Amino acid sequence: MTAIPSHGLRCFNSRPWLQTLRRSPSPRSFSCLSVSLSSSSPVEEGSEEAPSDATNPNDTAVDNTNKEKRQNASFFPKKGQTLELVCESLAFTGKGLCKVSDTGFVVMCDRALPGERFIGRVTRKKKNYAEMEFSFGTKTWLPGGPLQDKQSDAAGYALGLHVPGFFDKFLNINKCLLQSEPANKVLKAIQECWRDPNLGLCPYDVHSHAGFLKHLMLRSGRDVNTGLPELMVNFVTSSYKPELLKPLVEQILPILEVAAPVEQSQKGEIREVEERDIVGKWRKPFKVSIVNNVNTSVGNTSVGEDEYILHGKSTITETLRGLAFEISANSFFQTNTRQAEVLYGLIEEYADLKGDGSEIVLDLFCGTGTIGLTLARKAQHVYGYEVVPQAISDARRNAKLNKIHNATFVQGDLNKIDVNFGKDFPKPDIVISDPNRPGMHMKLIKYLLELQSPRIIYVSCNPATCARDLDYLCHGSVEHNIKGCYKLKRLRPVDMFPNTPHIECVCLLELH
Ligand SMILES: C[S@@+](CC[C@H](N)C(=O)[O-])C[C@H]1O[C@@H](n2cnc3c(N)ncnc32)[C@H](O)[C@@H]1O
Repeated sequence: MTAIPSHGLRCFNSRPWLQTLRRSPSPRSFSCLSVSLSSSSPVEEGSEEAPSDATNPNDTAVDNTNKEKRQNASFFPKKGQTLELVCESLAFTGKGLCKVSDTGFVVMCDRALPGERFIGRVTRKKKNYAEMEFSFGTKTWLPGGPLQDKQSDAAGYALGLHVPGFFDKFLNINKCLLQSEPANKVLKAIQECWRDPNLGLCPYDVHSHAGFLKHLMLRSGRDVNTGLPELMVNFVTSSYKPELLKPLVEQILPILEVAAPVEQSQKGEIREVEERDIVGKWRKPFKVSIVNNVNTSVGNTSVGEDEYILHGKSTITETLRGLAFEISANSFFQTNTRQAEVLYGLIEEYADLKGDGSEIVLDLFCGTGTIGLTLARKAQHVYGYEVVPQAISDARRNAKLNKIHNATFVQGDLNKIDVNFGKDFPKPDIVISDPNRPGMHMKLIKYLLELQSPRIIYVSCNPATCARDLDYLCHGSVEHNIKGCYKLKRLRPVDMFPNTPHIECVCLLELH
């Protein structure tokens, strides 16, 4: 049975402001909390993984009962279902960790407080979005509801962030405090013009799948030679219509021009700094890349099937731990460069390579090769694996750019590895695994347990899947027929996302 804390249950009605905020229709006569149901399972339904429940592992009787219930389909609440829930504690990001009263199934609820018992309705299964990325939407959303009811009214179009937990509601954003100044200038310039009916631009409607503009991605970097900022603007659209984007490009470029600075010549004359483009306008030597990724799918992803360059080049540059990295629009790169230095420094410390060039490093989920290339200076060879082809091209180019010849990068899906995986490289002395939020697939966990590399460094931006995967590697799982063989030696969080509830963790595991 789920324990109900004795310090009193607060009736949901005792917080009338919640009713106002949540506005969820009451399924019965009581007010109802709109529940976001979040399974911590990393993989899609129907795959090898089952959603984990967080019942107390010491409570065997409860565990057995729950196992039986789990085999019953009704154990997994459905969308729209009403549930009696008890909030037991606060979890990551401040959500309430609640349990369904009769089954113990774990549900994460926004704004539920420990000790509260309430009736909730399952409104969605939470999906992960890529953030810091702005989306175009047909309806601006305010906490009280949509700003405009008429879908066709351009004044109500939104360019901003998803309302947390909703794929089809958007908060209009004019300035983002996490973005650089040039990126905010671009955002402002686009906000000022894109709704102009004369431009014929329509946001993509996630329900009807009509419309053109899907996402706007802004990425800031730094020129390795001059140290000056670089900016990449990526318009993700549903089709290729460069003529529609041209007015936006023309709007962006002038705002990044600045008044010519002056300098004093040796003779004491004050003169303008000579930095002119072909039409004679002075430009700050500030590189801007504007690209268009065309994504024809109905999904919410911002990765394009085809990419077109509208201005400048297809990559921006960033420097990390003394190495230069060229990054394409579709490749992952850490969003916080200053803290990425700290993160990679910590990985290097945990890796503790001898430095005699004798050790093999396997860099799983390598992205543009950042971690592997940082370690390559002390290793015999680095092997990197990554699913995004552009990221692999970037990693290979970055190895050349930094004159690193002992690194091999291979494109492949680590969720789909088979028995041949690992035959192309020698047994690694150390494995780095840096998956995205869903964590590692059971196939990869099984591979690592069989491989028995002496050390694994697990880097994670999602404490829930990090804890799950570490548990598999250290303690195994009867359900998955795996035996753990690692011990967690060190773990340190790094604040990669200041002013947000997100956290990155670096974990060192050693063989027993
Ligand atoms: C958190 S990022 C880490 C990238 C890199 N280690 C870094 O620090 O820049 C995770 C990376 O895993 C890649 N990825 C996601 N799913 C994958 C899969 N199934 N197989 C291989 N790579 C995957 C993503 O494209 C992304 O580059």
